[in-house]
Amino acid sequence: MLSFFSTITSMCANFILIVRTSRELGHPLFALACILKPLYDSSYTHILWGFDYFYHVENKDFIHMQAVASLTEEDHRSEVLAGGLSDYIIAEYAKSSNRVGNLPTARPESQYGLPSTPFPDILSALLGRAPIMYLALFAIVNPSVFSVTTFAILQQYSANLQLSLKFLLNGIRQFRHECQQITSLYDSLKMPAALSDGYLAYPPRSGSKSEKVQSEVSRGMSFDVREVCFSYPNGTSALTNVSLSIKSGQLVAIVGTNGSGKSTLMKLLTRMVEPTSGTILVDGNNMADYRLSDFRQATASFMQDHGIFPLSFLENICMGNVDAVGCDDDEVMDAVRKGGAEDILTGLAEGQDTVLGGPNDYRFGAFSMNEDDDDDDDKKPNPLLARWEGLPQAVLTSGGEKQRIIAARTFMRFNSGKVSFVAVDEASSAIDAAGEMQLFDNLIKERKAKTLVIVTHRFGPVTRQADLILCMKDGTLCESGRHDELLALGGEYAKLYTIQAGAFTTVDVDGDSNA
Ligand SMILES: Nc1ncnc2c1ncn2[C@@H]1O[C@H](COP(=O)(O)OP(=O)(O)OP(=O)(O)O)[C@@H](O)[C@H]1O
Repeated sequence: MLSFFSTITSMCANFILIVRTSRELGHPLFALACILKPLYDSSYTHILWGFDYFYHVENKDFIHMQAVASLTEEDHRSEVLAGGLSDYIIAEYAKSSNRVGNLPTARPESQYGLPSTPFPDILSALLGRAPIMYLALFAIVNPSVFSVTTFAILQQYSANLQLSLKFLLNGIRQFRHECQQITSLYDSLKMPAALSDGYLAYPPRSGSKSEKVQSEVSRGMSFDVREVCFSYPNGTSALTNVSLSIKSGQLVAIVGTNGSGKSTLMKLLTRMVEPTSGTILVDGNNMADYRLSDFRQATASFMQDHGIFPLSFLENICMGNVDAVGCDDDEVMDAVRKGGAEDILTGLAEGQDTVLGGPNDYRFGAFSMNEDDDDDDDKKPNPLLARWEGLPQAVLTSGGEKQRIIAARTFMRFNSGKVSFVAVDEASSAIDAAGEMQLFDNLIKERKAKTLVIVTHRFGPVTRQADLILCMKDGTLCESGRHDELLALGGEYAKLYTIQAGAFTTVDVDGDSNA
């Protein structure tokens, strides 16, 4: 900032001196000659402005590099953290970047501004000499007016002015860039503080626990939630004094009305956030004492905010278990089948190598749809439009297809053999009823040696089979137990169940109701 302002001061001083001297000499145009070069240099890099144009990127390594980089953005943050994918992302970025090599990767607009012939550079150099040429010319014509000293002083001033004007124009660009960076830095400061890492290995090494505890752990993760409260950074209190216990290998359903705290409870169980107060024990130890990377490896989460990565279908599935990338096709196909994504794969033009969501992200068009015809008022379509529309189309997925692919990714994660806790939060809401039932069936079948916790709004096979139902209301755990027990209790669960069951009750012409 200081150098920015000192450049402005020095530029103004030089400019005033040059204007005054050139007016005294009767040559005001000299001042103009001094600023020609910086003005020309700063303008020719933007010559694309005002033209109709579009660009698209075809280099697969570049697209992959950008796609991998985009996984660090907010949209994918929770899944990348939950899946412990950071190391894989860094390694993949380095690989793609090496393959891209020295190819220029700046935005096409700025690359277009780079001169393809030496003439702009020659013109720039000539304009740089304009002040001295101007002086030389008039010194020859009027030798009495120009002393050698005047000549040397003016040459020095003009060089200084050109230099400071160039710094100033670059500085303005840099200043705008830094302002943007500062804004994003402040945005990132609003993010919740990072979780502290623990020191205990998960699962605990054999010999470190009693035999009974060891055998419990091998059946799945257990949780003991003790008087946990949680408030979001904006002050919203989402959970108040929640205490519950989930045993190893249990199938648990979390139910409740919107905003009752189900997802927040799931975020706590998957350690995406820390309790504001209270403790959560996992297999008898404070959850925060486990090494985060171990805990993440032992957890498979399938959440409503998870999305499709802008990568190939295959990589989208393999992100569930990055160690399997490029390994066993059968494993991938098995996960695809269990997630119900086979039909999606069959429909993809390039099979499992089809990039999902791309390549639309790597193209940009700046042209009007119509061209003005000067002869009459008719407008004809811009010829660029047909070429733009002829580019390969992005492979988009519907909400249900997206969830099936993410489900397949979750099943792929099971293949790591390290998962002992599966967290599913309303992640199948867009899948049709038969598909959802099949998916839950597959999850329940695959839950051997895993604790499976499912947040659901639909009362059905999951709630009937659940070993434990946690019914949430207004941020508290209002009831817990099995389906029959809770129905018999006649409280919140029974009320929600009856409302949903009522939707499937028909009233016949005699007024009898039949489920
Ligand atoms: N990121 C957030 N920032 C602030 N408040 C939040 C945030 N997420 C949730 N809340 C608030 O916390 C409370 C509990 O939300 P939560 O998402 O846990 O409920 P839920 O039972 O999962 O709801 P739904 O059934 O609609 O998914 C709500 O009042 C909600 O508005």
